[in-house]
Amino acid sequence: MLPHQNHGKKSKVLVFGAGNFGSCLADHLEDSSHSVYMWSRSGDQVKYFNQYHRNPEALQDHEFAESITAVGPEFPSAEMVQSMDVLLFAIPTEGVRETLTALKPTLDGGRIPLLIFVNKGIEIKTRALTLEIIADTCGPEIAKIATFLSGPSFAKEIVKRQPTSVSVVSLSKEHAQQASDLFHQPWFRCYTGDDPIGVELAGALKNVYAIAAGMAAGLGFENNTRAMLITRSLAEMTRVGTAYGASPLTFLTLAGVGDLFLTCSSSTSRNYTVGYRLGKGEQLDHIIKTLGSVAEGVTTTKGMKAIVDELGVAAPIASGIYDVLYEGRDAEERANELLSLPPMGELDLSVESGKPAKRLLEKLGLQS
Ligand SMILES: NC(=O)c1ccc[n+]([C@@H]2O[C@H](COP(=O)([O-])OP(=O)(O)OC[C@H]3O[C@@H](n4cnc5c(N)ncnc54)[C@H](O)[C@@H]3O)[C@@H](O)[C@H]2O)c1
Ligand SMILES: O=P(O)(O)OC[C@H](O)CO
Repeated sequence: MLPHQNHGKKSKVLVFGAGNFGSCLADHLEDSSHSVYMWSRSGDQVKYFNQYHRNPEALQDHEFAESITAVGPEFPSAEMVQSMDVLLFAIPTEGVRETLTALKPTLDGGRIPLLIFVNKGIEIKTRALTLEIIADTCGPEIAKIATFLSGPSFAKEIVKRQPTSVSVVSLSKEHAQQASDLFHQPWFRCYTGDDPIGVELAGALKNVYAIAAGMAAGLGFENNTRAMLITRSLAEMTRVGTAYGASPLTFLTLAGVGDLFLTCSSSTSRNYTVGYRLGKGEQLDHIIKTLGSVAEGVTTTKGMKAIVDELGVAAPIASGIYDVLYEGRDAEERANELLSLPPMGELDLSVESGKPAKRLLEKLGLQS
């Protein structure tokens, strides 16, 4: 294990979401001597956490520091929110709009804390990225300074202080740097950047490809096939992202290929596990009910399909996953169809106009 290191200013942090990643990051930040509060919608979970310093719903083997305080189930008050330096959101994408709508009145007229988002998904109903959800609920000025942390980062390994590196991005370089400084530890390194659209798309899309990789393993395909699938998934996510208006280089970062590689090659990934169990013949409803935590790829597949159809981009792997999850197609049959497609040019990148990103940047009042 690497040595503990305190780095920079000590902050007061409120984490929204007390699941695997929220409690993991609460633990990580407490270890850097920040003052950490964690909000949960479950009164029972709050009581249990504060009494036993264990999370009954996630990372059950881990003992948390006594100084982390769980709060809830009531939504944090304006007074509490205003006393924070940092608000960290570790809730599934489908819950972000609701949470930010409740939060907005507590921010009005006050100082805006540093906002950090770690969810990886696309909202089903609107196909929105989180950047757009923030603009819709809190306004473009807040969206422009929001920060996003993404990359190969299993909560289960971070609590064991396994060396981990992630991308931390924002449209505001200064805010990306602040978020990076907050998390910095010798075992946890942050690489900053300014393509939140690309980073968000990469984090969301890799979940769909992790389902594909798990499904391939469940169907009995071995290493050669997985390597092919990861490589073609990288090409596909880059094609979709470029057509959306993101930088193609973002897909070569930790948030892109780094996270894709991680989740497509490990059964620790919930998305991989969903795919594996589908490949073994289990029903999706049953898998979701028994998984115990969120697999964002399941909902993101719907949003991604809509985006891909709108852009007219070739995304055969993601379309195959959509057919199995939502069109009742047999996994093995659909996999064999994919394998019999004629190969396309290996580095075919779309030269589409990047309209969705332009629309979003216009909403934020920025020239694209
Ligand atoms: N677990 C990981 O290793 C990991 C790593 C990186 C990123 N992420 C991302 O972080 C996000 C959260 O993942 P997780 O693993 O913590 O999931 P989880 O299922 O373990 O926990 C989710 C938490 O959010 C809460 N929640 C759900 N809906 C909510 C809503 N509408 N309002 C408020 N709270 C709500 C749940 O009660 C729970 O406390 C996901 O987008 C995931 O992709 C997870
Ligand atoms: O367990 P998964 O599939 O949600 O993956 C968790 C993280 O996104 C890994 O970086």
